[in-house]
Amino acid sequence: MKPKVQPGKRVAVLGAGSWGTTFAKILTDGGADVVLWARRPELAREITEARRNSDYLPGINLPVGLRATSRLDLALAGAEQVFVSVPSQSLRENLILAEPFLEPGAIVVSLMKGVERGSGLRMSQIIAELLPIDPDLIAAISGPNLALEIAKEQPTAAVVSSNSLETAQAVAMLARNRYFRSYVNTDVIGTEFGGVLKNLIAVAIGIVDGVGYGENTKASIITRGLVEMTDFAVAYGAHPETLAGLAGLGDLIATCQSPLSRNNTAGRLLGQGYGIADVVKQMQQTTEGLASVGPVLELARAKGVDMPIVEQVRQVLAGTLKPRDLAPHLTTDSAEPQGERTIDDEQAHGGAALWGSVKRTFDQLRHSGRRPGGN
Ligand SMILES: NC(=O)c1ccc[n+]([C@@H]2O[C@H](COP(=O)([O-])OP(=O)(O)OC[C@H]3O[C@@H](n4cnc5c(N)ncnc54)[C@H](O)[C@@H]3O)[C@@H](O)[C@H]2O)c1
Ligand SMILES: O=P(O)(O)OC[C@H](O)CO
Repeated sequence: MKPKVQPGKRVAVLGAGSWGTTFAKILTDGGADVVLWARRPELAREITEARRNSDYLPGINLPVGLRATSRLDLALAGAEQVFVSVPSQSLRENLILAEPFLEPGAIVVSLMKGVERGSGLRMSQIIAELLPIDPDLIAAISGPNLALEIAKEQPTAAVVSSNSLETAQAVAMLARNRYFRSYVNTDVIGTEFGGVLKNLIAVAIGIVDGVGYGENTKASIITRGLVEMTDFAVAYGAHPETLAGLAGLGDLIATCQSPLSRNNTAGRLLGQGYGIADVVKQMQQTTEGLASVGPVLELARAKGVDMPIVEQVRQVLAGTLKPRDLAPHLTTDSAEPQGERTIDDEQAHGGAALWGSVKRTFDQLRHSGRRPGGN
């Protein structure tokens, strides 16, 4: 007699682009019973019948057992966990459509790496605002996760974050298989901002790469970019260690190094002299960094955080800074020598956020009217 196969936990993935489809594969390969929601019925058919998503994951065979539908009610019926992977700027409208079909007690997980224009909200904040669910049932996943590499089953790690460790663990138990491992943390702010901010630094790296600058310039931007990311996230309550982890440094390395990254690619086109309108036209897929620059700089200003690299990305996008002038601020800013770190080891272990804000206030007073390190 054949052993009885236990049916996996029923989960839904909303959004059948490159990351939603890849994540549906991760979960299916981990044993879950997955239904993937695609907006277009023809894409849902291709995924279910041909086991392909040829537009987003060319050459990838999707696992047997993964089903797709263009009906949200069918995707969400019975789903204990719901993973959302639509472009950040469309999350609000999609949650409004999904809300009537959500199972009571379902965990909702953001796979996205953006902030909403206008509100500046992180994705988990929009989920909390729109859905009538216990905030402890909300999670976010981030890390060095270039979809196509994972779809090819190359070993990769990510971090699942939730205010509730129990929720993070429940999600991590499903989001794991022979090629994918999920760690957990409870620093949702740091985990989500890590994913948002590394996109902006990856655009900067793309720009200097397109200009033709070499490894020193890129390493300098990556390292100073990580300082900007950490200062920003800590000012909003993140733990600095999160930014040194998979969702910060890990993702920064992957995104800044890889030609698969859309943010990096968009930057490279800008660096090669294309205008923003042409770049947007050429990018077939979601490029979150281009939409996040404005809201991130507004959030930075609100906390008095200085982000010279992100500010220069904004200027290149606006056409007010030549791409080749992006990096020289590293050599020309501020006559006085600046400390390399904004938080030292002692401060990082206790009171880091407080120290960060004291230091920023002090810097603002010291430079009274002139933004420290600004142009
Ligand atoms: N691709 C990756 O490697 C990767 C990895 C980690 C995280 N992410 C994040 O995942 C999110 C989704 O990115 P992606 O790479 O899957 O993008 P994508 O461009 O590959 O796919 C986006 C999907 O959303 C659909 N879509 C577009 N507008 C929509 C709308 N208004 N409503 C519903 N669906 C809409 C598209 O048809 C497509 O199926 C982004 O926040 C991205 O930063 C991507
Ligand atoms: O292609 P990108 O630039 O959106 O990056 C994809 C993932 O976020 C990498 O972790």
